[in-house]
Amino acid sequence: MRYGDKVAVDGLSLSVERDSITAVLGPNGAGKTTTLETCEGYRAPQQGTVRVLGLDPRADRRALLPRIGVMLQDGGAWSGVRAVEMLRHVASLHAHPLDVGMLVERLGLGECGRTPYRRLSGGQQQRLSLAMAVVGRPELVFVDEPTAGMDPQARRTTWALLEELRADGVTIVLTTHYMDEAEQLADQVHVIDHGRLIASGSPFQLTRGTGNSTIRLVVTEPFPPGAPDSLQAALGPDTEVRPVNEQSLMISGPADASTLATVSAWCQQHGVLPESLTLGQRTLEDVFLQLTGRELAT
Ligand SMILES: Nc1ncnc2c1ncn2[C@@H]1O[C@H](COP(=O)(O)OP(=O)(O)OP(=O)(O)O)[C@@H](O)[C@H]1O
Repeated sequence: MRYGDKVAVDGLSLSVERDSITAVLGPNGAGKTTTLETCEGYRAPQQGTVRVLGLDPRADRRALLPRIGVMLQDGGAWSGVRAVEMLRHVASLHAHPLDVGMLVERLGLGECGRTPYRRLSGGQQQRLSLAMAVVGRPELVFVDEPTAGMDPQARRTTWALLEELRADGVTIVLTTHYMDEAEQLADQVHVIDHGRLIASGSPFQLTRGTGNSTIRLVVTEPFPPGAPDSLQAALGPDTEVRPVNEQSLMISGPADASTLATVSAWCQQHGVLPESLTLGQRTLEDVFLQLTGRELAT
């Protein structure tokens, strides 16, 4: 998919299992929204093929629409309509909607039910949009950045609802640039960057499947020139050293006593004072950093 000369989605190939939560994870501008909009039928693919529940999202739109739910990034409700009225209206368009009162309760929208959409906070608008996407009991829901701008409690509420929907047999495809969201929720993660797929797997496969761990070294002053290469040479080929920023490095590989001893000795030899040396399982953030050399910062 291109916008003028800009390639937004570049030969992306991925599939989604039924009854699962799939996260399309990537930084801003990676092509997540374009991918979702193509699956939702809002954009025609300029090349390639999209099938949703076995149907063509554009040619079979009428057949598909009652079976899918879409949560748009910018809401999708009329600005003057009260939150609960909007949800009741959307529910009335479906043959077998979920109970509106239950959804309002589940998503903590009770207190703002009579508030016009435009006066809701960003997080409340997000939760209403999610409710609108799922109230029709879709088989498949596309949710674009479901918890962007939400406070921690609203995020947990939203995650819990998405997990309940999956347990009820709803297939969920979500985009996110929050690693913790993907790790917490997703059965399958597709990591994309610059419109390309750079890794796929369960969070477990992506973070722990290799058996490797991660050591993060943060130092009190910027590293001397050439530090990553020199530490890499000291550690040998079984580990991979990646600069994170001028005072932080990530080391992937066997996190054993010998690696830690080598890192400490290297710090001593180079007059570098560690501020922290943390050992842990790889996170999706580490995976992204390892694959791209960049942090998945938002
Ligand atoms: N309508 C448009 N016209 C021109 N360029 C666009 C348009 N929509 C998206 N782009 C560009 O295409 C690329 C992919 O955008 P897209 O919105 O799909 O990414 P994203 O991963 O969803 O990003 P975000 O997390 O910021 O929503 C970006 O470089 C973006 O600037």
